[in-house]
Amino acid sequence: MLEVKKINRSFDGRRVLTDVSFTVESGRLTGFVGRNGAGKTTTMRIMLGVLTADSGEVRLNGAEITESDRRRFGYMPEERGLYPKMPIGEQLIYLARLHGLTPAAARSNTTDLLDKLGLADRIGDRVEALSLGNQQRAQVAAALVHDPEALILDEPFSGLDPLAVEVVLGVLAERAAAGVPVLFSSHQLDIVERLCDDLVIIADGSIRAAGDREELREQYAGSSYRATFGADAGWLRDQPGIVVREFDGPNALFDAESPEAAQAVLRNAIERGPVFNFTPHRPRLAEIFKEVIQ
Ligand SMILES: Nc1ncnc2c1ncn2[C@@H]1O[C@H](COP(=O)(O)OP(=O)(O)OP(=O)(O)O)[C@@H](O)[C@H]1O
Repeated sequence: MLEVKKINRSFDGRRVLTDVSFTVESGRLTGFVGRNGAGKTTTMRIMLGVLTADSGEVRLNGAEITESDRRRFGYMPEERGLYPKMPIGEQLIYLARLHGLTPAAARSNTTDLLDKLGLADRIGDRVEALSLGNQQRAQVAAALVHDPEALILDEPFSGLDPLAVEVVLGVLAERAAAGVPVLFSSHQLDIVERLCDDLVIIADGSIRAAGDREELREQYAGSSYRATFGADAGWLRDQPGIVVREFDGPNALFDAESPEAAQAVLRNAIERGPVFNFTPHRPRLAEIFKEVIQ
């Protein structure tokens, strides 16, 4: 488990991280989301030791993290770092050897990963000869080739087509299932929502929400309901204690000022005809995101 505890960081007197704290659990995929400039990359760099914090600490499995711990991390930096002119296979083997793997292990990890990432037949190609999406897959391979004990990936899904997203996700999920803590940043909220076990939302350098995805959805559920009736639900607009948020014939999404007001809607609806659906609405990540970053 990786813990970020009360990290503060300023650049030239301007505070960009304020008391940033969150946890990346072992064996779970944690998505890190926030608008441009919110502080994701700075936080990740501090976790990696590429940048120092002004105060606060990063802990691994309960102890303050050391340089040798960090050498066993896998990192995919924002500024991608492969050598354009070097063949991809050679480069991955080199990186694995730098991390202390034997030549045989370095070779077998390389071929295994390129195979899983759909790049097996490109092993001898130079990085610059790959399409951008394939370069991105190669970057993911570079972060994983030395069997890291923790993974920190800055935007690993940017620029990938939907099939490539699935391929990369499969590889990351496999590492998480093997017990590795995996943190990745992304602007693609739909992907994060689908893939992640846990979420961390940052805005203006402070954490606005963090934790289990479903628990967060529960927590931000508020008092909204989704309903599908047998006929047009226009009458809802005149129902006391209700604010209609979305309306489409028999379908409605509404906020109720109290549980009683919601139950009154249900009673009224049943008197009017069939009710096909009446459930508390759990917000999507995009809705939670909008709410917490304001
Ligand atoms: N080396 C630096 N010197 C000065 N300011 C910096 C430096 N690195 C980052 N910042 C500032 O810190 C803030 C946070 O930047 P950061 O790159 O961490 O955001 P981010 O959430 O990763 O954004 P994006 O989604 O655009 O990558 C920004 O205002 C940025 O301009």
